[in-house]
Amino acid sequence: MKIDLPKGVRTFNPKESFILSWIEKSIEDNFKLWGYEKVILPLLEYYDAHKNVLNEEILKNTFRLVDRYEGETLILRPDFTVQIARYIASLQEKEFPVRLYYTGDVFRYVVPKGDNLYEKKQIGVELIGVDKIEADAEIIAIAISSLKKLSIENFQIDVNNVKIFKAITKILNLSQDQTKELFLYLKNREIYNIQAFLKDFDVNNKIKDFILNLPKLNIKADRLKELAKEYEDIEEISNALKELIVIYKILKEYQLDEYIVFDLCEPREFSYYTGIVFEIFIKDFPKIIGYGGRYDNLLSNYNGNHPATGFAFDLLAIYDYIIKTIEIKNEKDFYIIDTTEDKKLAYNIAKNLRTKGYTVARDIIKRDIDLSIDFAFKNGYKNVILITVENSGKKVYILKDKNKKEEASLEEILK
Ligand SMILES: N[C@@H](Cc1c[nH]c[nH+]1)C(=O)O
Repeated sequence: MKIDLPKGVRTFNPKESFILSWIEKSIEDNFKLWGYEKVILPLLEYYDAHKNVLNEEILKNTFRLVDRYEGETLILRPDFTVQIARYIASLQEKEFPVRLYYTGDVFRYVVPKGDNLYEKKQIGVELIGVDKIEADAEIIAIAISSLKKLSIENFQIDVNNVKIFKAITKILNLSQDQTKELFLYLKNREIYNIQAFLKDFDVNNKIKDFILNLPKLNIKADRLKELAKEYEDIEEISNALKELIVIYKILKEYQLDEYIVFDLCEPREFSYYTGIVFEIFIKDFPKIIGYGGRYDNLLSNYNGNHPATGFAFDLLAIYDYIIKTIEIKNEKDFYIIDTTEDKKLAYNIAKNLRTKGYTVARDIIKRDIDLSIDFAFKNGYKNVILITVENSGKKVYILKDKNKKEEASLEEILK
């Protein structure tokens, strides 16, 4: 019998789960502070509902199964954003703006190697019904404040606008295949390939220069302003740059501008994005910890036409960073070892302490007292309450470490 797990999934032991839940809860609490409400969405959806919306690559890698009763193909949720879009579109009554958050797993086939898992844990927000850039800024501000709540400070948000790439495909009049090709060159910053690609296009050098320079454009706001001026005559590009300037101004009002860098070459994986997009990095940490952006046309695929923006954190990426940098202790309060016949006193003390909000567990196992005491401290209990019989009466001791046993009265303990 196999008792191991398939590749691509992972168990978190109690200590790991404690840390993961702690991260999740801190972020969740912050989302609530911004007025976002939780939605719990199902893991299964119809394949048909999403097949025209998801990119080919993502669709190809969805986990599929056949519903025994309806015969329909179902998918394990590959993305929260499309699910939220379907959900909002399906509502009879809606009042905007809608502010929602979610936390859970998304499933996609990947090559299951190392920490590349089939099951990705995400926690994110979506703001539906507002097309203003202020909404995009709010999303970024929520991401930043969430990281600060986790005491993570050394992060950077790379902001881009997909309208820039869209403008380029339009100006160069690219076919679908050519669009994909250029997208990959830009994503991988392959300057020589971009150069070779552009050679045969009959467009002016100014445009070619702009495209060729994209991989190098990891810039602050001042340079962005210069660029918008330089490219004023190419309306679509300069408008896209101006949107970035607006979001920067708003984030400056939030006093969060120090975290913002513009990377005009950073495309996002999903094709539903229509405007400002971003990715979140921690300095000297190899994983992207969050991503998001505006997707104004996504809801129209599900019969609702509403602008929207949002983002999600990759919880496991944050987890990996936190376990390397911050010590989080899973401490518990009391461990009761009762060697007497009836356990009435132990139950009573435990009940009392629990009403006061303390964690209390009882030893239950029959073993040497010293072994029980060792077990308690090794497992994160801060106090041991030991109940014994002496001279045919019960005696209560409290231990704050394994060599310091002090007699205690009930009143003292319950205080
Ligand atoms: N669903 C996107 C992130 C996102 C949320 N909202 C907008 N974008 C992803 O997984 O990459």
